[in-house]
Amino acid sequence: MALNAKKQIYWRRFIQSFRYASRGFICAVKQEQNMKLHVVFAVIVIGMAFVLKVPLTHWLVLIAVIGVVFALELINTALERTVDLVTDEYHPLAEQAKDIAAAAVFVFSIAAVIIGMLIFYEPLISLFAT
Ligand SMILES: Nc1ncnc2c1ncn2[C@@H]1O[C@H](COP(=O)(O)OP(=O)(O)OP(=O)(O)O)[C@@H](O)[C@H]1O
Repeated sequence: MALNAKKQIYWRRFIQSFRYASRGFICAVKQEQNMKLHVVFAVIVIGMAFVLKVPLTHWLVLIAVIGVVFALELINTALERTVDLVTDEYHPLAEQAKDIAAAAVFVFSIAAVIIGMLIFYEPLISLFAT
């Protein structure tokens, strides 16, 4: 196969997987209450970072934290769907699988709140002190 044709197939696959991933993200935001909340919090946090002019290193931490929260919620949602596909009846393992996946989001969300407080504490204090 010609090199150009190979490159075309590679790019088509890349664009296709990007389209599938975007579809998954939009589906999760539309159907999951928690995902909507994460988006709202992310917008608030990004807005605060702009207004309070946090340094670049803090921007990097905030972006990483927002990314991980989104990724964990997406994985949690995918796991919920998979469990529902396997069984719609009560099963202790289904219960544990869903509870543990939800706990992963919860644990990191607590860490995210603490990181947010540590980053915004000083700039907020100086904003209100002026
Ligand atoms: N098949 C099942 N067997 C046993 N327990 C289940 C089962 N499905 C759900 N559960 C229990 O109910 C809880 C809520 O499950 P559900 O699928 O409604 O998720 P959720 O957290 O409400 O997510 P969402 O409403 O965002 O889809 C789970 O964490 C689990 O404890």
